[in-house]
Amino acid sequence: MKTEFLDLPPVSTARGTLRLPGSKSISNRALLLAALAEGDTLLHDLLSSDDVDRMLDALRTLSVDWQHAGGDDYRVRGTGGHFPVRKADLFLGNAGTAFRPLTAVLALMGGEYRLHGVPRMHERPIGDLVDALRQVGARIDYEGNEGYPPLRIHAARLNDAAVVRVRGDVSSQFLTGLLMALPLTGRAVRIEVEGELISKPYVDITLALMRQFGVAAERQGWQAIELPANARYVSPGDCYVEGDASSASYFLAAGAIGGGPVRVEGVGRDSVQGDVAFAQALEQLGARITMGPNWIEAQAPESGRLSAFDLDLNHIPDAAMTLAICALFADGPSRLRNIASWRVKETDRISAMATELRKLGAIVEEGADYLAITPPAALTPHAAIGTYDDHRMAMCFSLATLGGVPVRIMDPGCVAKTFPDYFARWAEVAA
Ligand SMILES: O=C(O)C1=C[C@@H](OP(=O)(O)O)[C@@H](O)[C@H](O)C1
Ligand SMILES: C=C(OP(=O)(O)O)C(=O)O
Repeated sequence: MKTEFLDLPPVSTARGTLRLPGSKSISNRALLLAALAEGDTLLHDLLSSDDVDRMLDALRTLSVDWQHAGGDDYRVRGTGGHFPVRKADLFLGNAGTAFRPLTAVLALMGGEYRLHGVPRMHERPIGDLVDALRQVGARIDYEGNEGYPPLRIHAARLNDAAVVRVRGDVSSQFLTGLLMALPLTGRAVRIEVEGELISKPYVDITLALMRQFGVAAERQGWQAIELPANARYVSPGDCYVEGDASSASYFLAAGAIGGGPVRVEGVGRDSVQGDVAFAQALEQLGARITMGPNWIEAQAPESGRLSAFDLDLNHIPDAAMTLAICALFADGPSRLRNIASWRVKETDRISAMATELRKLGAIVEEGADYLAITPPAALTPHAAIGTYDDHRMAMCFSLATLGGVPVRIMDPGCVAKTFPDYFARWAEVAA
């Protein structure tokens, strides 16, 4: 049965060291590329969570042979680009990193597939990806609303289009899906991005993982990416998953708000994840940050109080939610800008964040693509925070307890999407 709520006690300090769970973005990319590659891959430190389970389940349904190899390691037997099962029904939960790339890959696989998810997944757009795939001859139907899952993918005769255009202003996962899938055609393809690409650093994660699996795509600014002819995914043998930089944000913010130092291990200066830039954002708020190749540490500002901020956060949409909570602890009104994509994620995050911050006493102005947050003199105690089946809402609002108030988190189990033991880890650093 679902636990209905979790009462978090007030805390005044945060201090300690935490080994991060694996990156969701890297785990799901690495699993799919390992499944498409020639040769076996040993994936180390894979994230264990709902989103990754959706990808693992889907691969198993498609008869991709993978095994748990102890600890957080998994061995995947590559298929050389041909999944054995040509007819399948796949439930992908609310995992964007499973749904979008699998749509693109299966559209080129020559089989009949149905892809669906939780009700919210059926409200998250996918039309721009379907439009792009149709340019190479893919046959995809919408089962319900035009532009949204569920999808029915049919076997199709692909054409030899040399250029594919995809919109980039709703989700970067559409471009990511195309990039991962189009090498399967074996032809040179130029992907052109229409509109301003959002969440750019996630595309660099995709390109970095593709490179590890032997496919070097050439990115020309953010307008176009060229895929070479005769590309093949080849297993690197071993593939290491970094710690999750978005999950790191809650603990780094805790250090910045609650004294610190708090150190996270598993991501650092050498990370391929764009969300490590959250540490730079915290620094702009006055926090003291130190970094090694594989760790980041955060401490409160010298003054003890975070500075108010006005930041464009398009490059770190997930970690940006953590900054909305930091705004509660800042020395004046703050603004989070260029975050329109929040509206089509696990919930409408702009609206959800505004509603729940107000319960803590903040004055919040909500725009189409921004939030303006004025912190209260003191946080309102005993707020019951709705989480909207959004893991990040649940994780973010634990930080409010650093204001010395008890907070009730509704449906705390929703953190399982990316961080199942989040609250146990939280209790280790917050006192
Ligand atoms: O490609 C990825 O791994 C992701 C891309 C981002 O989505 P958008 O590109 O839709 O902003 C991010 O919010 C999501 O959690 C993970
Ligand atoms: C937006 C998110 O997930 P998804 O990969 O489902 O898009 C997220 O984890 O914040």
